[in-house]
Amino acid sequence: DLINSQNVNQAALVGKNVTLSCAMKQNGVDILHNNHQPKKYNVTWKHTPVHSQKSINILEAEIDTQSHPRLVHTADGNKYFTSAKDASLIVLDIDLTDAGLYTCLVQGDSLLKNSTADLFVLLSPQCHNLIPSFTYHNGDVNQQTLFDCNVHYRGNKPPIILWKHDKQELNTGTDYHNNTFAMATLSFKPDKKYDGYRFLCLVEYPSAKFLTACQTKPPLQIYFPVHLNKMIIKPQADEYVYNSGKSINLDCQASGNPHPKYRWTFKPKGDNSAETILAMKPRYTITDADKRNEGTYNCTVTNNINGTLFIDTQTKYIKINVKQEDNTTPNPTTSAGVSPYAIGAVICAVLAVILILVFVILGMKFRDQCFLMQMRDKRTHTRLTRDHDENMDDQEIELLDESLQSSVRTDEPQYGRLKLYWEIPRKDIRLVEEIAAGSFVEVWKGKMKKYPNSSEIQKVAIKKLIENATEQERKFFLGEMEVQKMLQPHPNVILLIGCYTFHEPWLLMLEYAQEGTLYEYLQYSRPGAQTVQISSNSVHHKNINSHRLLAIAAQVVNGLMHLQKFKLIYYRLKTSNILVGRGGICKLTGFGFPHEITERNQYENDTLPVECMSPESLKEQIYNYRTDIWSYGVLLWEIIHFGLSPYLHLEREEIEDDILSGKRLERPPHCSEDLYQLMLDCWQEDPMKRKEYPDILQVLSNLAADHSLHILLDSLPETCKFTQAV
Ligand SMILES: Nc1ncnc2c1ncn2[C@@H]1O[C@H](COP(=O)(O)OP(=O)(O)OP(=O)(O)O)[C@@H](O)[C@H]1O
Ligand SMILES: [Mg+2]
Repeated sequence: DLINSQNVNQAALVGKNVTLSCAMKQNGVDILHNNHQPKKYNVTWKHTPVHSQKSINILEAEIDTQSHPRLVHTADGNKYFTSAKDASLIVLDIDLTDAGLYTCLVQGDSLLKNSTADLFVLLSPQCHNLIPSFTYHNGDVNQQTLFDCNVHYRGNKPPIILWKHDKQELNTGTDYHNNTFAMATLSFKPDKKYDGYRFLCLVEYPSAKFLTACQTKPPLQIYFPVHLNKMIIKPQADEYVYNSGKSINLDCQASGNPHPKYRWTFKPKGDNSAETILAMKPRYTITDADKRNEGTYNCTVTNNINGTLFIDTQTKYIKINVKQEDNTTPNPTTSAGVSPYAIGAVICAVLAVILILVFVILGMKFRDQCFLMQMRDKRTHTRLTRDHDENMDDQEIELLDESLQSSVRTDEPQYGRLKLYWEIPRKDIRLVEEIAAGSFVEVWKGKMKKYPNSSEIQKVAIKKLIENATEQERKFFLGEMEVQKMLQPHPNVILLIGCYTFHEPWLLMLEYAQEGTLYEYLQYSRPGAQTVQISSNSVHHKNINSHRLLAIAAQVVNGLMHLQKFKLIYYRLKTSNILVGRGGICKLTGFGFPHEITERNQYENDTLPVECMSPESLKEQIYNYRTDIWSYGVLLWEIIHFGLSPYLHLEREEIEDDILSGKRLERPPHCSEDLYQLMLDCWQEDPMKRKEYPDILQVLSNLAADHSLHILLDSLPETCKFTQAV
C-alpha cells in the first residue's frame, strides 16, 4: 500500500536535537508500531536543503518493528539516527544548514511509504533596548524608546515577528534580508507605568506553530526628572519649634530615574553665607539639638538624564527653644573667674562642720536614753511610710534624664488590676540610645533587669512618651499598652515586657526587634545588597530569595490571625510598621480595637498612608479587619518589591482617585498570575468578598512549593535592586 504522504513540520533552535516523525499512520493507526506481525522494513531518509532542488540520502536502514526499540545509525555516524520502533529520524546538534525538507521512504513486503517534514532552524532571537532618544521640553524629558528584535534563520517560509506586552500585541513591521535575517523594531513613547515591564518578542513560524520569546534586556528604562515628593520632620511639632536636647529626624523623599542623589545642607540662623553639607543620603538626624542647630535645612535632590541635570529642592526652618538650665550649665564660672562649684563645696564643708558640732553638743546635752529611743522610732516610721519606689525612681530619673524632673505627674493611670504585675521599678530600667521617633514616642534601645533583685539583664526596646504629648496622645499611648497587656504572646507579635507609668515620662518596654522594620530589613537584603552601614557598624545581610519573601508574607498573616482572635486590627499595615526580630522573624506592632485605630487615624489624618488604604477607609473612615485584608494585599506588593511602596510617582489625591475609581495596581512583571490573583482577592471592592486570613495562608503555602515561579527575581524591576550602600 502506498500511504498518503503527510507534512510534519518542525522548528528548532541551533544546537538542539530534533526528531522528525515518519508519520506512518493509516486510518489513525500507527501501522509500524501497532502491528503485532513481525515486519521488516527498509527506511531511507533524504534531505533537500532550503533553496535547493537536490536531495541527498542521509540515512538508510533496515528496521524490525518487533525487535527491541534501538537506535540505528548510518551515513554520518554522529549526526543521523533512526529508531527501530517507528523509523523516525533523529538529527543531532542541528545548525542552519540542516533546515529544509526531509523525506522518509519506507519499503516493506506490501508497503511503500513516503512522507515529508519541513524543518525550520533559527538562532535564538535577540532583543535590544536601544539607547533611547531624548528631547527636553519645559523641564520635562520626552523620551522615545526603541527596541529591536532580530533573528537569523533558514527555512522554506519566513518567520513572523511580533512584539507583545502582557497579552497586548504591539504593532510593528518586520524587515527581511536575504531570506536569512528578520528584524522587527518597536518604537514608542514610554509611560512611567511601564517601567521595568517585560516586552516580549515572539518569533512565529507559521506552518510549524513554533513560538519563541525573548525578554528585552535590560528592562525598559523610563527616565524621568527628579521630584522631591515630601520632606518629613519627626517628631512633628508646631511651626517646627523644638526643645533643646531632642533628636530630630529629617527625611527627604524623592522620586526619579536615574535614582536621585540627595544632599542635606544647613545655614545657621542669621548667617546665610555659611552653608554646610550635612549628609548625602535621604535622612539626616539632629541629635541632642541645641541653639546652634537652629536655622534653615535644605534638601536638594538631583538626577542626570543623558547629560542634563535635574534638580528639586525644599527648605525648612527649624527653631530650637533652649531650656533654662541649658543656658546656665555649660560654663559655670562667675565673673571673677571662680567656679560656683568651688564656692558650693566650701559652703557644704562649713555646714558639715557646723552640723557635727551641733550633734556633739546635743549628744552631750541630751544623754537621756529614752529621748534617743524616741528619735530613732520616729525616723524609722517616716522611712517606712514613704513610697519606696517613688523615692528610688526619682533618683533614677535624675540619674538617667535630668530634663524630666520638672514634669512629675501625680495622677496615676487607671490600670490598677494588672499594674502591679506589669509595672517595673524605674531603677531596673536603663535608656541607652535613642533609635527612632514615632508620632508621639521616642524609641530607645534599653536594658532592664530580667527579674526583681536579679543581676540578669535583658535588651529591650523602650517607647517613651514625648514630653509635651497631648491628652489624646497620652490616651493612645495607654490604649496601646492596655491592648498589649491583654494579648497572649505570639511569635509574630511583638511582646510587651513591662511598663512604667508611676511618673512621666511613661515607658513601655517591648521585646527588641534587632533587624529593625520590615522595610529596612527588605531593603538591606534586596538583590545586590551585601554590606550596609548602620550607625558605625557594618552589617552583612543575606540576600532574600523568593521562598523567604513568601515566608515573610505568611508570618504576617499568622500574626494578623492572632490579632483577629482578640478583635484587634492593625494601625497602618505597611512594611515600615512591621518589625523584624532575630532570625528574620516578623513581629507585628501597633494595633488596637477598631474604634481606637479609627480615632488615631482621624487624629493623624495628615500622615495617612493612602496607598495601602481600602476604598471604604478612604471614603468613610471605616477601619476593620477587612480593611486590613485590603492593606495586606498592598503589603504583599511591597514585600515582593523589597519594601518599595506602590504609586511612588503619584500625588496623594491621584492615588485616592485611582483606588476609588476601582483601578487596581497592575501585575508586576516579576509576579506570577497566581500570586497577583491573591492580591486581587484582597482588593475586592466588596469587603465581604475579600479572602480571609486562613485562605490567604493556604494560598501562600501552595505557592511556596514552586516559589521561584511566582516571584521571578531575575525580572525584578531595576528600581527595586540595590544600587548603592544605604
Ligand atoms: N520593639 C522594637 N524594636 C526595635 N525597634 C523598634 C521597636 N519598636 C519600635 N521601633 C522603632 O521605632 C520606630 C517607631 O515605632 P512605632 O512605629 O511603633 O511608633 P509609632 O508611634 O507607630 O510611630 P509612627 O506613627 O511613626 O509609625 C519603628 O519604625 C522602629 O524603627
Ligand atoms: Mg509605626
